[in-house]
Amino acid sequence: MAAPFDPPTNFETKPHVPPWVPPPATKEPLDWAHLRTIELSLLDSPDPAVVQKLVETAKAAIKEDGFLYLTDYGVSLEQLHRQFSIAQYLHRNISETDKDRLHWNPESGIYSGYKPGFGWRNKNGAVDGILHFNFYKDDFASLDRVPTCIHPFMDEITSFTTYLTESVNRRLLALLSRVLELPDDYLWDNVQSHGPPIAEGYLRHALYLPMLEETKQLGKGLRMHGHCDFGTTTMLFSVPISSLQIWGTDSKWHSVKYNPGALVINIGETLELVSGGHFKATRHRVVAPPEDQMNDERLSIVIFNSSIGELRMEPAYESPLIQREGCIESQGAYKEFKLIRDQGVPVPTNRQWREAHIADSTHPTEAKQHETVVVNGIKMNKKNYLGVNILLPA
Ligand SMILES: O=C(O)CCC(=O)C(=O)O
Ligand SMILES: [Fe+2]
Repeated sequence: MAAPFDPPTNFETKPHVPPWVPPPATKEPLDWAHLRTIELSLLDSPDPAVVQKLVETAKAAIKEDGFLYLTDYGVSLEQLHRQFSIAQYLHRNISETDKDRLHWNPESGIYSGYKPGFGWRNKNGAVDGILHFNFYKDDFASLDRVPTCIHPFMDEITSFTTYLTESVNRRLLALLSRVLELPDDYLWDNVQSHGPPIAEGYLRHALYLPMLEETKQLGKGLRMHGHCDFGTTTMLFSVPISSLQIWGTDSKWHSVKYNPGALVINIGETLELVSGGHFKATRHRVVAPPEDQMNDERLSIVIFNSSIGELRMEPAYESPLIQREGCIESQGAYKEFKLIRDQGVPVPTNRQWREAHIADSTHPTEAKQHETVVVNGIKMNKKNYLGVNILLPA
């Protein structure tokens, strides 16, 4: 049985952190995505039939949706809300000096540090109202690299992140390894980068401020372009503000419903590649919330789990599933990487791949946008990183 999260509780020795109060969920009838739910504790069930059913649900979810809800993973709602309170505290209390001192530089291929609400470049662009603090392993290693106001809480942030990566993600990867009919630690040992608390990935405390009219006009209501994440798994803690949308097999955007306490898991491109296209890195985007949430702040905590940077991803040919059914070449990064491989050209390493994405990220408010093409009546952004083509719904 996996141990539950057991964070430091020395609150009385620390500054008071006002509790985060989740804003009400929307009452509007949005076009919801119907995501499957994986109750992670069931992986420890002594009944093999229960575990088998869990593997089958996971298989359907990652083949068809690329997204799933993860529940009962070992963190209580109260513990989770404490982390949201700390993230809110960070954004309310970070000093102007720290914003300058810790200013991010995405052109370096790493998001580490403070993102002010002005676009996705080092130099400020138009107002987008999206604030981040991104914690990479070096930021966890040195107090100098995080805002002074959260120094007293780094023990809690670190233990939370470590639990999510070393316990929750490891168990999730065990489940996904089973879908590939491989040993439990296959993806953990061979693909996932290691080292607590965050390995080669990062933790994000994000605050989306209500959108200004000017931002809405410039970005046509989009807050983040349609994209796939490049890592292994992304762990988005479900939030009440309904801005996240995923691209369905019906070629339409569907909103992800608030599921208090659940993790919204999304499969990154590395897992699409290693699974020979059996797992789907699903396109998703962030849009203006519905009318009844237009004036609310959207606080979000995300853990981006990352693959081993030096690896050039190949399908796991030893997987009985891949041996039996072959690879699935219909779409996405898997298909594009295969085209490169077939020409005898080495595919990018995981580090090259992720750094190229980050260095080139743009916000919908920016004047410089990617080339767009229309495919089957659908407008797509077209990019090319390191010789690999990418086509994503805009
Ligand atoms: O804020 C969200 O819900 C999603 C963010 C996201 O997709 C990303 O940063 O990759
Ligand atoms: Fe994403």
